[in-house]
Amino acid sequence: QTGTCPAVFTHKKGCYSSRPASTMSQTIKYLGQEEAQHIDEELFTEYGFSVDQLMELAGLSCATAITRAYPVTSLVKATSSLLVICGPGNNGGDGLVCARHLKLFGYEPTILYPKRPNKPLFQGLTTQCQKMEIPFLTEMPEAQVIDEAYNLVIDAIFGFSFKGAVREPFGSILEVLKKITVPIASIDIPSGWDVEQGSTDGLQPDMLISLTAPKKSASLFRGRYHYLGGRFVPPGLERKYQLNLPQYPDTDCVLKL
Ligand SMILES: NC(=O)C1=CN([C@@H]2O[C@H](COP(=O)(O)OP(=O)(O)OC[C@H]3O[C@@H](n4cnc5c(N)ncnc54)[C@H](OP(=O)(O)O)[C@@H]3O)[C@@H](O)[C@H]2O)[C@@H](O)CC1
Ligand SMILES: [K+]
Repeated sequence: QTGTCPAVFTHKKGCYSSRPASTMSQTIKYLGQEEAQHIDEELFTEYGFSVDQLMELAGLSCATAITRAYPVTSLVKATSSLLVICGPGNNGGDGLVCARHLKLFGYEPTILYPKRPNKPLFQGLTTQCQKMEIPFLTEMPEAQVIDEAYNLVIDAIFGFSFKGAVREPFGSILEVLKKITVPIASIDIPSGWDVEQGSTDGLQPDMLISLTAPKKSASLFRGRYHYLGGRFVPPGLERKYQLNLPQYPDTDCVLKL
């Protein structure tokens, strides 16, 4: 079962309806956890994509959206420092890609990657970040240190496959993140939130970048910036799941919701 959200968009150009564009609107679908996983699986099995391809586009979308919301010139600290925290799955992979692009966009990211999967994809992404001269931390700093050292924290810990009670070391990391005052930008889901139900005492990120389509918990997001990224959905998949995606402007890979 899936839901819809209050966000309303003008229908895409070239629509079959004869109604004027101003009266044509539809709501973007907010996905349940299983539906998000099915879409992900179909992109690889039916539509011929590879994980690293979509991860590159997802991570690039995140870096682009972050650059829109927090331009280098708007940062308050002396350096354009960012802390990117990566989890053990593909959400963490998006974080590594995002960090690499942010470095190319003029930021100074630092990565915390405490649980690294033993797979060539993640090893390659880690090497790429190291070769981009992005430092890796060996442990999670205290909240006060983060507030002093970084302009923004990028949360790439858990995405749509998160389930159950948070296991270590991520429980302690999330506890620190709840105490910081610098803004948090969450990739796909605020980490620790139930994918559908959200969380009453969890992270309250300032930014959320929903990939492919927002997940149900995104309707509870109260931060300033909600972006959609991951402009790679083939029309057949969009139709099958009735995603009702808004039209991305021009060649942009992100859209502010
Ligand atoms: N199609 C798309 O839209 C695309 C999606 N993409 C991205 O992929 C993301 C989904 O990635 P995903 O499926 O790898 O899972 P993800 O959410 O990163 O986490 C799984 C890891 O977390 C762990 N874990 C779980 N629960 C836990 C707990 N309670 N406490 C502690 N650990 C827990 C779990 O560990 P395990 O169960 O193996 O011990 C596993 O290692 C998606 O959100 C988006 O960002 C793009 O890259 C490409 C296109
Ligand atoms: K996340």
